[in-house]
Amino acid sequence: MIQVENLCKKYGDFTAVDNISFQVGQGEIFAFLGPNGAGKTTTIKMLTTLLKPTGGQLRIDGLDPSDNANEVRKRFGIVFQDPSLDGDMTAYENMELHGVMYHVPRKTRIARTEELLRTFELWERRNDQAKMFSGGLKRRLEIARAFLHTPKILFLDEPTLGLDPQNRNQLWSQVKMLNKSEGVTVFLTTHYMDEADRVAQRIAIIDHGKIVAEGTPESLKQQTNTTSLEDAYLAYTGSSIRDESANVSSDQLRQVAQMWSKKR
Ligand SMILES: Nc1ncnc2c1ncn2[C@@H]1O[C@H](COP(=O)(O)OP(=O)(O)OP(=O)(O)O)[C@@H](O)[C@H]1O
Repeated sequence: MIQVENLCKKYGDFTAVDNISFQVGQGEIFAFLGPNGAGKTTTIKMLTTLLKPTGGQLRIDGLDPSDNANEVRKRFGIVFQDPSLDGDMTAYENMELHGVMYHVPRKTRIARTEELLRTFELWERRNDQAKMFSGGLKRRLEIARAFLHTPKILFLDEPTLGLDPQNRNQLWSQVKMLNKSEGVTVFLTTHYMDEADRVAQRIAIIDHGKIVAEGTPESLKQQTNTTSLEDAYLAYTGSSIRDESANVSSDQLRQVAQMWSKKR
């Protein structure tokens, strides 16, 4: 369903995604893991037509996103790290708008909206404005909405960020259920290793733009002689902190230092 070969993305001189290759089969739940700044979001943006690669090959359901952006967009649903609901609209209206944008026929739209709002336990709240919802409800509504046009692939970029364990658990149960019932392929990122271990059938770990490991959760543990995915992940990526903001602030400090040294 997803084929990636020697994919690269450079921002100026900086290589954010460095010659990565992997495949995700139809109906598979695939976790793409890595430290902050490793290149996960950049990869998702290339897979979802939001960014053009600087090198390599991409196929989504056999189509190249660069040549068939609209056809590719119909085939996936996406939930980003940042909320994207219209807070002034009700849960139902948010679903409706998405259905209209994706040209879902009216009858199907109505039936599917009810089905998904019930699945995600939002039906009783359908007439409430999204801005009244808790973080967990908002996230559930975003995922329900992403399923509305019956996508073949669901991209979830850190969907459980900021949610409590109950909401995280429920969200993954619902995603797994829809993966089974609709056969949707799921491509997810998360920093919670316990979630990846429970939900994903296969995992790729990216670090500094390169894939450093790929396999089932069990095989990654075996290869690193560890008993938890978190330990396996640390064995592959090391335990040093990738603090992007620290780089930014040290750059800023350097600039301020240069400014003062010029004045003297
Ligand atoms: N528009 C941009 N211009 C320059 N550099 C960028 C741009 N977008 C991302 N980067 C850099 O590319 C690298 C990869 O970023 P990306 O957002 O893909 O990481 P990530 O793995 O999703 O991280 P996180 O877990 O923090 O979300 C980072 O070093 C980031 O600073």
